[in-house]
Amino acid sequence: MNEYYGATSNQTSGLKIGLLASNPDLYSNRRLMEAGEERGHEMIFLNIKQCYMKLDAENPEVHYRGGHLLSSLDAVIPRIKPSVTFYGCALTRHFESLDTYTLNSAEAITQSRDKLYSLQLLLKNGLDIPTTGFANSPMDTNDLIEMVGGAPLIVKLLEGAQGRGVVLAETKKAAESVINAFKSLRANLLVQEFIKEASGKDLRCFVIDGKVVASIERQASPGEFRANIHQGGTASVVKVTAEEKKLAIKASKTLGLKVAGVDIIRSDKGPLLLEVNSSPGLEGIETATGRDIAGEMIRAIEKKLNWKPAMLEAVIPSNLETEQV
Ligand SMILES: Nc1ncnc2c1ncn2[C@@H]1O[C@H](COP(=O)(O)OP(=O)(O)OP(=O)(O)O)[C@@H](O)[C@H]1O
Ligand SMILES: [Mg+2]
Ligand SMILES: [Mg+2]
Repeated sequence: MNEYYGATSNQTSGLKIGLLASNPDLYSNRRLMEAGEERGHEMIFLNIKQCYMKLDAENPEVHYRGGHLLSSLDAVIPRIKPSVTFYGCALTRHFESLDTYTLNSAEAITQSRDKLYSLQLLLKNGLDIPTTGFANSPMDTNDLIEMVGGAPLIVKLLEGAQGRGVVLAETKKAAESVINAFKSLRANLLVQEFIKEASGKDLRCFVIDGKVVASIERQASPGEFRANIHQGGTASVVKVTAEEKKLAIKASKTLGLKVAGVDIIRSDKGPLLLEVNSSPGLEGIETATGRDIAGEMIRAIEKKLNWKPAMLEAVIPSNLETEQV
């Protein structure tokens, strides 16, 4: 794997791009390394846990395992898994202080990881979500249930991921038990109206730089309501409506994310936002659509840094000429 082993000079005319992540063998990370290299960039895999930083007003630094100074990176792609949000965001912020461009800022990732805060921000900006309740005290469970229209309802752990912390309570009794059980474990949870008419389906819109580059519909496996691929959901290509596209783009903008996986559920009231992911997986969406999403992410960096491939420029016009003959 092309992990960082020491300071190298910038031998190519490509950019020097760090992939700040945890597992180099993950499909998404392999694809990003590959896509960057294909386009002539020097790709460096940076394991979040192996990076450390020097906080210094004049001379901030990021070092890598073994004492290597990470200097002159043009850009960093943060792919931060939920369990390392705190440290991963601190590192991303540090790269920003070194003037390294980060595809998704630390601030945007931090706020999108706070489910309650991001739902509040989305609502404030006029985006629709399923009716949701949140409380700290276990005293008013009944009213919380009433607030979202009674059972059946959804209970979500604020810290959950890949569908693991999402539960469907079919009856009021079940809802009370689940809410009180989670609360006795001191877990933060949301209570949400269950969108039954979605029939186990949801949409994942992949947004890069203010555009929906690909969308899939995910269908939960039989007997399951969660459409997450990790929960056995299957993905297929879908044509999303202009309204859904607008919703996805506005949600990414609201949270300040350059790259986002926006989950939308189709309800009788129209499309509703479920959540916005700052490190959306590439496997399901690339496989279903055949699109080169990793390449699109690299292109977003090139565009931001005003980088143009000198080689390609020379080749494309002559290709066009031969085609015209
Ligand atoms: N209110 C709801 N009504 C019906 N189905 C829902 C509702 N909320 C979630 N689901 C289903 O459960 C799945 C998981 O929910 P959600 O996306 O909120 O959690 P998650 O993927 O675990 O999120 P995170 O990654 O932030 O933990 C959704 O993709 C959707 O299929
Ligand atoms: Mg989700
Ligand atoms: Mg998620």
